[in-house]
Amino acid sequence: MTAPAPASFKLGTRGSPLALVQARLVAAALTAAHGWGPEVAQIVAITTTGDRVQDRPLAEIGGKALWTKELDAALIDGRIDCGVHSMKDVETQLRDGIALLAMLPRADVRERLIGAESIDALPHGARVGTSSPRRTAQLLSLRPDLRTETIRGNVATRLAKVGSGELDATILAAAGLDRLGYADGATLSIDVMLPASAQGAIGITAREGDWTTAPLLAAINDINTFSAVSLERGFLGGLGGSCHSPVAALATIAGGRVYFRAEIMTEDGTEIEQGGFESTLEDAPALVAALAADMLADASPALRSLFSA
Ligand SMILES: NCc1[nH]cc(CCC(=O)O)c1CC(=O)O
Repeated sequence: MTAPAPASFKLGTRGSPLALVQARLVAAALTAAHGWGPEVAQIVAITTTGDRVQDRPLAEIGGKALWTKELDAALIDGRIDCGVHSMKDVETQLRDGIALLAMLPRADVRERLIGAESIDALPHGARVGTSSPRRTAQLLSLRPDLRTETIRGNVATRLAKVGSGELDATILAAAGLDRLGYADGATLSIDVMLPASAQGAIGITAREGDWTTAPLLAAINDINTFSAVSLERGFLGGLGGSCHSPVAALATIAGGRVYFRAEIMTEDGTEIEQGGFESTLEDAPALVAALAADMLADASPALRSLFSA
């Protein structure tokens, strides 16, 4: 509050409806925290590779930083002051020169099923659209009769395919549906479907060493979200897998303790390795690394091979 308000503060984001809503949440948080006028926080929409290439599954496009590369470049060039991201889509290893500085309080971490009241209630052989290897594996482990189909596109496009009957059901993150104002669907307990690491968290990046921006972002950081998501990302890093590998991980922090659960699985759902622990915050990073190593050691060679770079 003591620093004078900048004339403008540019928030870079993808241009999808969900990304824009999330960027507005960050803009509102910054504006409130620093007492800025309504003209200061400005949203700059930037198209990423992941947005441009809609006709192929993500895993096939390959390459790194599908959702972040263009935003990182805009940061480095000084076209934007910070980048707003769904943490779920941010690589474990950030590009040089980019720092992750803050996260908003996490939303609902759970998955939501659209098209049926529960996974058990889906008709035999139902067609379920998802482009996530994790969701595919988890669904098939519960219901091997289901037919999973790859779908791409934004949340509205995916919902429309269920609405039109092209698909019987789909699974999306409750966080995204809630932020976009979609009330339909059955929220799945984390015991039925453990979410992706970092699901429901919005993160904010900036140029490393930008000491003007860092304190502005620190003021809106939710420390428990940052710690939990960092642990989940640490688990991914410990596995050595890409964000396209079938992994679920969730850290919950309550009363100064960490409750951590994770799964790694083959995409056909025939093998799911589960693990977890409860610890102090201080012990958690080392336990996360040990858990990743233990789960890989217990996995079959086929499952383990999904995580060797
Ligand atoms: N992979 C796309 C993506 N990235 C973040 C979200 C939802 C919002 C969130 O998890 O914070 C979604 C859509 C979905 O999985 O339903």
